[in-house]
Amino acid sequence: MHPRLLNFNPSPQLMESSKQEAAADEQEEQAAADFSYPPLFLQSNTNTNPTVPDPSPPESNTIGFDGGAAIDVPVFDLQSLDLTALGEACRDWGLFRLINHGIPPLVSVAIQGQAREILALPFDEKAARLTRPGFFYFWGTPALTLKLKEINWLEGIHVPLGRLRSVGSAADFDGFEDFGSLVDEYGQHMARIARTLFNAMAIILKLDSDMFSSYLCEHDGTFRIYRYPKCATKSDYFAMEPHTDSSVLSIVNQDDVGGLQILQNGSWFDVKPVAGSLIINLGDIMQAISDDEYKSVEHRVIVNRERERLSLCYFAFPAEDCLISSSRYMKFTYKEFKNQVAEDIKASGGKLGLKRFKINVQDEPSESDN
Ligand SMILES: O=C(O)CCC(=O)C(=O)O
Ligand SMILES: [Fe+2]
Repeated sequence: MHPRLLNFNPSPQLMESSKQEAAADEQEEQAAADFSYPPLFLQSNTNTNPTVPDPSPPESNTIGFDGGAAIDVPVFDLQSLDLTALGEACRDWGLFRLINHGIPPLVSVAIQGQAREILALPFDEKAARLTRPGFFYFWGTPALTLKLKEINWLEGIHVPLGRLRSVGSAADFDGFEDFGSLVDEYGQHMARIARTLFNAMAIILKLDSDMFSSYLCEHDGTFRIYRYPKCATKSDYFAMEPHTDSSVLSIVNQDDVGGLQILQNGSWFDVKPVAGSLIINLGDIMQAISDDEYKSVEHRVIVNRERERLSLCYFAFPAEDCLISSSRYMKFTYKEFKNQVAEDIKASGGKLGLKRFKINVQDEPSESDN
């Protein structure tokens, strides 16, 4: 140590002023702290509360904050779908960008604005208020009531759209009276887009006409608003861990922050936000319906140190009792699939998905085995 420091004897005034500085620092930190965050996330961003234990980080993942290389995904215009190119994108990517989708920009902006306000309410308040018949609050896991093995750095509002419609104004809550009708309006656009895209895919796949309706219940889809909090001190968490969706198809409307990645040929790539466009990804049910011709793409969301991210996501499913029948999978109803996914998450903290139903599963390497 430097000899001057060895002899250093701070004066009482100096000690007092450094105490004041420390108190000011703490105040600043508290002010920067966002008390709308679930306490665990708040701690990561401020480190002021040592009594809250660190969540255990994912076992073998040091994923870092940095994005991967960006990838240009295929782009489709909903007003003039090119069926040949669409079939190729579903087969080679399982994901594409959609433009000219007809959602009035003001509807998206209004939902995003209100969602930000709702999610910015103090944690306890929003958790207590978002238990209306139509809206449910969740954090730490996108599987709603099921605990994943690892914490996912997210929170959000879960809306079963069919239920929202049936409860009507009972879903309204103070200060956000038109939120329910906005979500309903957005949901109608989602249903229209999902139906248009699914019909196009069904034509390409030459599905029987009765499958057009039973394989997609677009008005009973699920809508989720995700807020991905900043994650200042931890780089070893996923905002949402790698997964495939259980849907027929999913529609993601992301803000300008970025963080969504897809697995393509064994590497992870950023799917950059492009204002006004939507990301469509195919889910497990579409892969089964297409007999593995189309792919349920593996994707994830990485955390961001400086900026929160907001995304509006819609998931379309078949009717619960709809029998999915194909040559590569055992016959299963959508309800059986859903229950099996829930059972697997309960037992192991993770989803096994389609593998559970595959005939001769050992012959087929999955993309994540690469
Ligand atoms: O927020 C996103 O961009 C993706 C969300 C997602 O993958 C999901 O909810 O399954
Ligand atoms: Fe997903």
